[in-house]
Formats: sequence, C-alpha cells, structure tokens
Amino acid sequence: MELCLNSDGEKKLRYIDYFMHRINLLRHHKITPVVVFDGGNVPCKSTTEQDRHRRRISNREIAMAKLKEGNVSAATEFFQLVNHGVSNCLVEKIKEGVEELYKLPIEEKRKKLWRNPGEKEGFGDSGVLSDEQILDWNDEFFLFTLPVALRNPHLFPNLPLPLSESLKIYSVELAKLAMMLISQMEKILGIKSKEISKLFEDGIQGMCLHYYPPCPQPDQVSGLAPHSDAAAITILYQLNQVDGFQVNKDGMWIPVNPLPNAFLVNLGDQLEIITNGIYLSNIHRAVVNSAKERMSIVTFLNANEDCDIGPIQSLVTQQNPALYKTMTSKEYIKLMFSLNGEDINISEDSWVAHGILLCPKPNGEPQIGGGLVYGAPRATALPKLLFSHGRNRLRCSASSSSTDHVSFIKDVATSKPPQNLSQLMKMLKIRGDTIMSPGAKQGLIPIVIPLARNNSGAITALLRWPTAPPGMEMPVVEVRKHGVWLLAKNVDQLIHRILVEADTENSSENSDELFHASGDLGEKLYTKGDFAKSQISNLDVYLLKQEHFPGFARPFVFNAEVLLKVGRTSEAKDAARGALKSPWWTLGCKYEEVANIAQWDDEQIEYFKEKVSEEGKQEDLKKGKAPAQVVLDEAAFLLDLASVDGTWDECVERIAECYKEAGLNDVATFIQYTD
Ligand SMILES: O=C(O)CCC(=O)C(=O)O
Ligand SMILES: [Fe+2]
Repeated sequence: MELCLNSDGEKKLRYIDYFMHRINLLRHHKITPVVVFDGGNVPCKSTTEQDRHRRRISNREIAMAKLKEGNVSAATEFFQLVNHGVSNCLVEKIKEGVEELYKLPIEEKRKKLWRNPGEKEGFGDSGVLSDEQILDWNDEFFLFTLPVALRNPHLFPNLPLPLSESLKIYSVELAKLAMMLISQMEKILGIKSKEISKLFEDGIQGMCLHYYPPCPQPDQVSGLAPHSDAAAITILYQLNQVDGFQVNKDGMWIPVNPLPNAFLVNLGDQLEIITNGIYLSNIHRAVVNSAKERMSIVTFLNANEDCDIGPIQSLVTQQNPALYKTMTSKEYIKLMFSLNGEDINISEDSWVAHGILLCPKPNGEPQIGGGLVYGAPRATALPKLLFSHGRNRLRCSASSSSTDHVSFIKDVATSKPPQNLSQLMKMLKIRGDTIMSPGAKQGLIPIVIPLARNNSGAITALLRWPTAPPGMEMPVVEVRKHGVWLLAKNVDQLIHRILVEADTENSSENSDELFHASGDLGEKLYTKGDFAKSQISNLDVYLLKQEHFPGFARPFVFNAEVLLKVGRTSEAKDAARGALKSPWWTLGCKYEEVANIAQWDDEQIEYFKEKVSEEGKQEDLKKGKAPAQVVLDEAAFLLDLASVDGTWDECVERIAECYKEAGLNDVATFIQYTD
C-alpha cells in the first residue's frame, strides 16, 4: 500500500492496476475478496522470482568462495542494502522528523534535549581537546531505543511528536532487519541457526542522529573522525542523500555514496569478536563539504545485556584458536565506557591498563568504538584488552591524526613515540601526503610503522629496529620494495629537512604553512634563509653534515658506486662487500646491484640459506653460540633473504617466531601485526 501511496507516475498506477486486476478477477468469479494489508512482498511473475532466486544463489556462492579464501570481510565489510523491507514512507517520516529536530531553537534543545555531563543521551558535540585536534564538524543526538525499558523517560517524550512515534516503529523495523542480516551470516558461516542471533534477542539498540552543517573549510575539519563501531551491526541511512561516508580499505578512503532508499551496513567490533575475526569491523569516517548540510541516522545493534561476548564455540578450533577474550556483555559495555581502562577490573586476568582510548574526551567520556553508546567521535581500534594473550589482532584505523600512531607506537610497537611526531604528520599532510594507518604493513618490510604515502606512492615510515638499544630514536625511512631508504635519523631531523627544502623551493606555496605547522620546534631547528647563508650549493651536502645512522648500508654502497665509476674496481669490491655486512634491506637498492660490485654470485645467498636451515643452526649451537642469539641471527638472515625479492609477507611468521624464541614477545607481536 505504501508503495502505491509513495511512488509516483507509472509505478503507482502499475501497482494499483495490478491490485485491482486481482480484485476484479475474483469478483468476476463471484468471490468477494477480503483485502488484508499485511506489508508482505508484492507477488511477482514466476520468471522474475526465479531470476531473483538464481541471483541469490549465485551471490551466496560467491560469498562462500570468498569465505573459503578467507576474504569474507573484504567482501562484506560494508554493503548497501536495498529492498530491505523498511517502508519508504517510514524512512521519509524519520527524515522529516530529524530535520524538525535539528531546526528546533537552541534554547529549546538546551532546555529539554541536551546531554548533561557524564550522560550519553541527548544533543552533544565532540568537544575541543587541544589546538591540534582536527575538529568534528558534527552535531549529534544519541538515544537508546531498545529494549523499550531502556528508553529514557526524560528524553523520549520531549522529542517532537511525529519523530518519537516514527522512531518507535523504525527501531523495531531495524531490529528485525539486523536480525535478518545476522541469520544470513549464520548461514554463510555454516553454523547452527541462532548460535549468534540468540545473543541479539532483546539486544541493546541505540541511535545517533548526525547533522553535519556545510563547512567553509571542509579540509580543515573531519565530519566524524575515523573509527570502527563498537556495536555488532550498524545500519546507516544517509538521510538527505548527501555524500560524505567513507570506508577505509587498505589505507585508502573510499566514498560510499548514498543510493536512493539504501541502508548502509557496517560490521562492528562485537561481530568481529563473536565471529573470531572471520568478519572484521571496518574503519570508516564522515567528511563534510562546503555546499550542503548532511544528515544521517545511525542505528547500532548490540548484543543483549545478559550474554557473554566472545568468539562463539563453533568458530574456535585447534587451528583457529580464540583470538579474543570472552567477557560478559556488561563488562564489554563497561570497557567501552571506561576512560582508559585504568578503573576497570574486569577479571583477574592481566589486563593492560592502556591502549583503549586513542583520544580522550574533555569531559571524561570515552570515545571508543561509538556504536555501543553514542555518536561522539570514536576512537578507532578494538581495545587491546579484548584480544587473547599472545595474539596479534589489534586493529587500528587510518586516522588522519597522529593520535593513532602514538597509541600504536606505544601499544603495538612497544616503543617511545617521537615527541614531535604530530608536527611531522601535519607537515606531511600539508605536503599533500595521505596519512596511513600505522598498521598498514602488508607487503612492506615488517619492521616499519607507516606514516604517510605521497602522490607517487612512496611511503614515509618510522623504522622500529627489532633489537634497538633502549632509548634509541626511531629513524624515519622511505619504504621501498627491497627495504628502506634512510630519510632521517629521527623525526626532528626530517622536520628540519622538510623546512630546508621548503625554504629552498621558493615556489613552494606551502612553505609558510609548513613553517607554521612545525611550531616552536621548527624555529629551534631552522631559521629561514640559513641554507642560502651557508653557501653550500648542494642540499644533500648541507643536510648530511649530520652523520648517517649507523647500521645503514647505503653510504657504503654509495662509496662503492663512486669507486667503480672512477675505475677503482678492487676498492669498489671491498666497499660493496663491506656494505653487504650491514642488513641488506638498508642497501637502498637491489641486492644484485651491490653483489655485482662485490663480485659475488649467489654464494652469499646460499650461505645465508644454509645458516637458517636446521643443520646450520645446530652447527652454530654446537660451536657454543647462545640459543637466543641463534634465533636472533636467523631472524636477521631471513629479513636479508626476503629483501632480495621483496617477499616480506612470506617470512613474517617465522621471523616473529624467532623473536618469540629469543624472548622478545613484544617485537614478535609487532612484526606479525597488520591491519
Ligand atoms: O554519518 C555518517 O555517515 C557516519 C556515522 C557513523 O559512522 C557513526 O555514527 O558511527
Ligand atoms: Fe560509525
């Protein structure tokens, strides 16, 4: 019926004609029809139905194939859902209601609908934390909608009437839809029906109404900072069909523009835990634009209050042990709400009291995975606390701020974050680089922490030297296929370099911005015009007054190349052999190029391969080498060997094991980690 009322033109007549045809047919046969408007699907021709059926089966097969490939999340992290069964009319009413809500005079909003400090529901914004914070350009209204008992008696009745009524229906419809999605997932996963869905009977549902006003400088703000939702399933409706939602895929932001009447479905952290990582929660964000306001309504479906949240039994096997801890739903909620984990005492287990929040809120409220509670800017990753011991599944978002990197460096790379990292990140952004997720290490040498990617694809990263002596600063490198290229000994040195470069490239429009972004530190490091005054003509020579980082082979290779050019072959050979004593991934070029100068064929490679073989290691042990040293050497040899072809991913597991065997569990976890 709603289709008839809502659709215009041809469509409307077609449905009414169809309906009347049936009635007339019955009447013709002297049957008086009783018309029941049951909201069911409109029957269609059998060929259409067969066609749909075929499509469904084929989609299912594709999904199953993806599942087998272990690629479920790639296929299903988010999707747009049409034919969802929620009536257009209802969605339209919600849209009008939300518009009305946001148009209420501010006094009225404040009086009746404001979020008090410490509360989660009502109108609020994300607040300003620091000068450096990229602001969320977003007003939001959060409320609990189901179970009915959770509805706030002081808030719900204060909503404009049509909206509160529509929300009641909408919340039930969306709960049904979410349950339907979960049942489908159960089928795809091949597990018993209800094994997951029973957790969501009487599930906690919250909704967040977002309003993103147009912003004169959209690139200076974020609509909603990158995050994953803490809920299990989030159903998003982009109310006024304005683009802005983006999902992070392999470090890139992909816009998911609204389709008419389509719901966008995000998978959240709870589902990731419950499916033991088969489905991964996705990282997404909202961006704004200068021309149009944007509105969205987000419905978060969470498990009910009385269940346990952890990997379900049938998805835990000997081959696939539990990746996440199990906790009660209440504990999960508490964890999500707790500021930084320090005040939680969820179990006797050795909880780590950090790593939950990546950016605390000013009023002391949490920002973790929004779905569960409210729509404020969410932190980004599943808290470390949720992972089983020793597993390496912490995920991190590709946030555009440096906060993620700081947390990642502390928690995953177990290192000291460089003091001026945020300035450097800002400067990289000003240069036009795209900030990357710190965990986007796939395909890269596994000991780097990516920071940003430039237009030509080059990645700037921090190097987490596995056996770094305490207090050693992390060098900044450019990541290449065969290894890394040293950019600077530390973050400050790179900031210095960028400033000098900006100063010399007079044309650089960003020069002032870069100096500004470097702040006080920049002033300390470099004064505009110094390079010109120094009368050193070559920038590299000027910069390289500072010595190289020890352990990098590049200067020796450079030396060897120069010697070769001037015909001093034998000295070149020695210099190249010297270079090959350093890690091969620091050569700055392909191994073969240096091996050629060193007049070595494959003998070095063979020698290293022998070293990492069982016999080779036994021999070393017999010679009295300490067992820990044997495995550390093995890890180093494996990195060298992988650098020859750039096949990093193949050796990651074994290298991590070596570090574990040497007692460096933290290094192992970091090595294995990828988003
Ligand atoms: O408004 C949007 O498009 C995104 C909202 C969102 O991700 C959230 O509330 O968790
Ligand atoms: Fe979200």
